[in-house]
Amino acid sequence: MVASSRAVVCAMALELPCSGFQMARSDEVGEFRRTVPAVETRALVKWYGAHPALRGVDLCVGPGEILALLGPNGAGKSTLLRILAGLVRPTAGSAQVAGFEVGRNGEGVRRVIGVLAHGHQLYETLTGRENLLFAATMLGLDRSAERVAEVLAKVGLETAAEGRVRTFSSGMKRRLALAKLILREPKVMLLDEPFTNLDLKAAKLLEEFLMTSKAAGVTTLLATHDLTLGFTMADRMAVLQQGRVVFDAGRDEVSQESLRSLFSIHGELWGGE
Ligand SMILES: Nc1ncnc2c1ncn2[C@@H]1O[C@H](COP(=O)(O)OP(=O)(O)OP(=O)(O)O)[C@@H](O)[C@H]1O
Repeated sequence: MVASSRAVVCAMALELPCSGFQMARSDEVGEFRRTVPAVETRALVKWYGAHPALRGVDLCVGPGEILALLGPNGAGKSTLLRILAGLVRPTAGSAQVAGFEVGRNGEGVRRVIGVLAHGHQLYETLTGRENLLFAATMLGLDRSAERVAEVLAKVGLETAAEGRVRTFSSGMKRRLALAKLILREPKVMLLDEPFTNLDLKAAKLLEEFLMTSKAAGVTTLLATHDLTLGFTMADRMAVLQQGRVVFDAGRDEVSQESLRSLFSIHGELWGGE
C-alpha cells in the first residue's frame, strides 16, 4: 500500500465550509471552485449480493482536476463512477458531487454531471438529432436547435443526424454520446473508458474538450486500464485494486515506469498495453 499524497490537499479542501448544498447551487464556476471539493467519497462500500466490489473508498478530487482511475478488470472503477452518477446505490459510506449528496440529492447531482459510459444512454428509436434536442430540452438550454447543430458538426455527425440511433455503428454512438456530453457543459465528468471505439479524430476532439473543460474548472474522473493514457491526460493517478484505493499520487510525483513496475510486482496485469 502506498500512502496517499493527496491527504493534505483534501484536508485543505475540507477545511473550507463544505455546507455543500447551498454553496454548490451557485452557477458561478469560480464560486464552486472556492467552496466545495468536486467529488468526495467517504468509506464507500458496495456489495453485489455476496460479492464486494468496493471495500471502503475515500477520495477527494478538487475542482479542475483530472483524476485517472486506474486498475485491472474488476477493480471497481465502473462501480465507483456509477455510484457517483447515482446509477447504483452504495451499500455503505457516502459520496458527494459538487456538494450534492449522492442518493439524497439525485436531481442536483444529475444537473452537474456528464457521463460517458459503456451503455451510451441514448434513445435508439430516436434520430441522432432528436436525442440531442431532447437532452437540450431537459437541460432547458437556450437556442437549443442551434446548439445541437453546432455539436453535431463538431463531432462530424451532421449528415448522419437524421438516422435513427439503432442504425448507428458503435463508433457513431460514441460520437453522439460525446456530442451530448459537450452539449451538457458539465461541472463534473465521469468517463468510463471514454476513448474506446473513438477514431483518431473523435479522440482528439475528446482530448481537446477535456483540456478546455479543465481550464474552465471542470473536474474529470477518467476510468481506464491504460496507464499511458492516464499519464497523458490526468493530473493525478489513483489505482483501485479489489475495491480499494491502493495508490493515489500526482502525475509529477510518480513515473509511469515506477507505477507499472510497482503493480507488476503484485502480479497485476494492466490491460490495453
Ligand atoms: N451488476 C453487477 N452484479 C454483480 N457483480 C457486479 C456487477 N457489476 C460489477 N460487478 C462485479 O463487481 C466488481 C467490480 O466491477 P467493476 O465493473 O466496477 O470493475 P472495473 O474496474 O470497472 O472493471 P473493468 O475494467 O473490467 O470494467 C467485479 O468483480 C464485477 O464482477
